[in-house]
Amino acid sequence: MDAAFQREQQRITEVIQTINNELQQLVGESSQLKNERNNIQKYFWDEVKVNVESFDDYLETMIGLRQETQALAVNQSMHRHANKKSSKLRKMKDNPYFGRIDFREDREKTTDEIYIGIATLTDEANDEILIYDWRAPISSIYYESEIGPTYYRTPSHKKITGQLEKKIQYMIRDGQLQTMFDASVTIGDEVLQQVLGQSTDKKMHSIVATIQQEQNKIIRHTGSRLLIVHGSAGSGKTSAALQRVAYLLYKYRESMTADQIILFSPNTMFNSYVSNVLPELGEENMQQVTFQDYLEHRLGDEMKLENPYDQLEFILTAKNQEGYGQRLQAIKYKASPAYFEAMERYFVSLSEEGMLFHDLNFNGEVIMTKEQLYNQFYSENLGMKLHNRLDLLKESILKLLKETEKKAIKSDWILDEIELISDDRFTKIHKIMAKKKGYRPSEYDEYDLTHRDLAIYLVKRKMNKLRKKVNNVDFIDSKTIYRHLFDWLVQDNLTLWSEIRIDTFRKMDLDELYYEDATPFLFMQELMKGFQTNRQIRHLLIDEAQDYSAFQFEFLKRLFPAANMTVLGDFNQAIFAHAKDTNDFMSLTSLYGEDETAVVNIQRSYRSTKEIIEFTKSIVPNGESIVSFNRAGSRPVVTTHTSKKALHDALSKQIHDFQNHGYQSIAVICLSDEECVEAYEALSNIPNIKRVKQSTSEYEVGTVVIPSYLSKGIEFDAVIVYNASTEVYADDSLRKTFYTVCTRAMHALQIHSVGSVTPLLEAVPENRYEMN
Ligand SMILES: Nc1ncnc2c1ncn2[C@@H]1O[C@H](COP(=O)(O)OP(=O)(O)OP(=O)(O)O)[C@@H](O)[C@H]1O
Repeated sequence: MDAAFQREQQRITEVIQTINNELQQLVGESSQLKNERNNIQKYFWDEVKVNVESFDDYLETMIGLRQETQALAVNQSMHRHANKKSSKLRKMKDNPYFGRIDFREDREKTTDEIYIGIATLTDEANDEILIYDWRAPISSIYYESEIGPTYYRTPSHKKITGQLEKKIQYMIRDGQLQTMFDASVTIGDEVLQQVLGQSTDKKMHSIVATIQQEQNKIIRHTGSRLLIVHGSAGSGKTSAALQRVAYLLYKYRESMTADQIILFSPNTMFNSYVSNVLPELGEENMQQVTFQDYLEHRLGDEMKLENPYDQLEFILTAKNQEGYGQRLQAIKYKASPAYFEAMERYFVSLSEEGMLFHDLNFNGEVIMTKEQLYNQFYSENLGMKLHNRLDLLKESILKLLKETEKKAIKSDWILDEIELISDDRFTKIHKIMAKKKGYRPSEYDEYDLTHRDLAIYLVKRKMNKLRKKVNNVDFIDSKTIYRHLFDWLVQDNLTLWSEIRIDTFRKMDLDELYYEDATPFLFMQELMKGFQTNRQIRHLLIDEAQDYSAFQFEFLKRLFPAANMTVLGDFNQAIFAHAKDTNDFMSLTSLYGEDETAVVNIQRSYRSTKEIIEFTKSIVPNGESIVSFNRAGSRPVVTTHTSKKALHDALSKQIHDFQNHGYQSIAVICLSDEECVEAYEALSNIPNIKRVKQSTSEYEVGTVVIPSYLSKGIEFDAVIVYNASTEVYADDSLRKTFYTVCTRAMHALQIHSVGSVTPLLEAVPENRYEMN
């Protein structure tokens, strides 16, 4: 062991000692805070004398109350802070840091040794920073700079220049230094080799120790409202997005919390797959949702919404069904900017005519007909914006409801209802009304429920539903207005328009909506009523963004007007029918304008071995620009079989071999769920094999059978493509799907086919795979 190594080990031991001391101190502080809290709670009512006889007494009571609740809030906040700190320290105890830079500031004589870990650690006694947080401004040098002159910027943007003299990377396990490398040029090729070469355990991990320069740009970007990241499969887009969340939480720690950040992810299983990364860094997870969750939340009560994966399953399996071509056209058109613009024009036309309403019914009688609503809407306030006009109409309806209520209170039918009221109900109403009038429970008996009170109560209750409907502007007939859009839109260039129209109506007749209609429908509703907004959210991250339509982006922008957006995607993995023909995010620039948009392209791919990347990159037309990380493995193997039986026998053996090899996550990837059913049944003899379905919410390590579209975003030690035959992967429409499934493999890729292999392989040079 050389002297430098020994010196480093000595330092690690000392740092761990400091961490242990701090942890001990925090345990003490925590228990003191707990005692304090218990005391506050115990003596709360002793400290606060409730007396409201005079105004002064009332004021004193309120002040006392406020002081005690404030003391409780301060205590809780200190407790939370102490807990967060000890959780970080516990994470650092065995592996306190991973890197060091030796930086000499210009005009300084001494060089500072800056050690970098997941959080800052200070030696209070000597006023020395023992570890810098990886997100601290000076730590950017570790990720960005090569040996020589360099700089970093302070939070106030001051440029600090100096010399980077050394960059070192450490691997520490259980407090013992395993190895240290000179990382002068790139961070840890050796460490990366080790990390990437490992068999995957359950979930995705943080990559802070080995963030690459181009990824660092994404993580620390703050210059524009919209950041677009286009990167090849396995280039670390999701990883960078999650470290970016951690970075934002650090940089804006005074003003931003994890619940002000939302990650839009492709499915619920993906949420579980990435859920460990932020906690590993000692941060709370951001909110995670799917776009479908949001649509369900907004429209689920009104209609049954098709799931995006059901749409995909149809596209993948129903090629021979009648109406297939027309559905495909509809999906593409309904997600296009052309449809978006058409809808905006249609919306403008509604100012003149075309708004439709529901009759307003109360107690079985129409109190205002749809025609009356129409006439009123198109005769008043014509110069105003449509949703302001709707607001005014709403106000006038609410007035009408009040008058209707007044009349109803005196009507004969309410007298009849009062006559029929049961004793139980009467008692209940008596209590409610007494409470409303300010009586205490002990005084309920004193309250005399009059006939009039009863009538008011019953009428108001009856009116509630209608009032709610009016307040939500649900008196407009959105469904018919959406249908009329199809009549209004005479599509010259869509050959199957009339069939598309009929099919959409047929679905809507069942109170259902195709996935491709859900966002446009909601968008139109929002245009009319005014957009619901959420100003709490400060940052939005959209992963697998190639699958989002122009509508969805526009929608998210309007829904979260105070948020910045990070959009990450790869058009080579655009597997949804509407997104297949698009190759870039250019149309997104118009969202916030060019000045507010930054674009980063990343081409280096880390997930797979060099051999797998060389193979997969030739599947897609522009793939040659993808750069593989230099990690060696075996070439992918393509095997053809003469029958399904032979395929299944071979797969059983293959899975067995992979398991013996020590691979922990093995995926048999089928094109569709329909194919999964077949594969799962045939492979059911394999112990613990699982079928991943749309409803699967937990990512579990092991051997799985999974449809292509659910494998997106995740990775496996070994991938077996179930049946890449000419029949299944028949043509170019599945090129991106084929690329996506093959790029899920980290260490081994086996492609099988029954009969001749897919023509998509013709693009791959023969020396990039083995053929059996
Ligand atoms: N700098 C890095 N250090 C260590 N591992 C990395 C690094 N960058 C990426 N990886 C690893 O590479 C794999 C792929 O990363 P990730 O899933 O983030 O890529 P992606 O671009 O989102 O992929 P895809 O588009 O195919 O879903 C992960 O296992 C991740 O941990």
